[in-house]
Amino acid sequence: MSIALALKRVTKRFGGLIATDDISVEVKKGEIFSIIGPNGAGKSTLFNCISGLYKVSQGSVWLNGEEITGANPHAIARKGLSRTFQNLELFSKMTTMENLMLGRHLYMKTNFWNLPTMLWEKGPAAKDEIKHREKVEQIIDLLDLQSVRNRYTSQLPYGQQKIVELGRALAAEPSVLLLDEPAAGLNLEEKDELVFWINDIRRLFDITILVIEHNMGLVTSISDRIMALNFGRSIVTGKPEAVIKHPEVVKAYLG
Ligand SMILES: Nc1ncnc2c1ncn2[C@@H]1O[C@H](COP(=O)(O)OP(=O)(O)OP(=O)(O)O)[C@@H](O)[C@H]1O
Repeated sequence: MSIALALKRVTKRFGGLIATDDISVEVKKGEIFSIIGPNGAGKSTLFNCISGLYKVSQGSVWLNGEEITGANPHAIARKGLSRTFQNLELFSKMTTMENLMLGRHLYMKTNFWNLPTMLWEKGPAAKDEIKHREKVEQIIDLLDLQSVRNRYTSQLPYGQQKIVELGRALAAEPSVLLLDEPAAGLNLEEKDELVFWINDIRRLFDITILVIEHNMGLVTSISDRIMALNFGRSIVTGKPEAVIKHPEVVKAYLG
């Protein structure tokens, strides 16, 4: 069994506040692993510690067996970690296609901003771009974004914007994908679609997925395992049925 992501005694303090407190966990390759907990429990902080946006105060983070503690977000992304954000982080004045191409920038030899001109050249830069476009086309097909490929993302319904953000994260061909509240703001139909995409992504790609999510129905239907946090501490980690029945989890949510 190989481990895609390991947290070893990760603690993050903000002044006197302990946002995540001594968290250890090993997420297996190919697993869908969710993190639940009430507002302020430390879920996003943990994602930020993994992706390098925050430096951990104590402990270490390991990606595919390599320590990434203290590395910057760009370096961690290049090692195979990709994420979406709680609040959409799309470029609204760009089209779906352009936003997805941004997901490829890690691999590009040329500067993204030069890309439009590359189309008219016959050199290696143009070939490079064709390769990246092919990858993006696969994602457009997979996530059913054909009809909106040339639309500005700001003109799309919120649910579709979330799917574009998911596509951009996938375009980077991550080995580990972090999804921060992917279902927030989605209607019932869009939530069902999201479950479908997440299962499809897992089936088609060799990928490990971590999800922060408040929607219990969604979490229990997609997750192999769940970790519940409260006040920065891990209460329990295990199979969905066991975690949602755990007395401290029930208390944390009802309280
Ligand atoms: N940059 C920061 N500076 C100071 N305090 C922070 C910072 N980021 C998070 N915190 C604090 O850390 C604690 C955990 O916050 P975090 O956002 O990780 O919780 P969460 O479980 O993701 O909550 P939510 O479900 O509301 O998104 C909170 O008390 C929050 O105010």
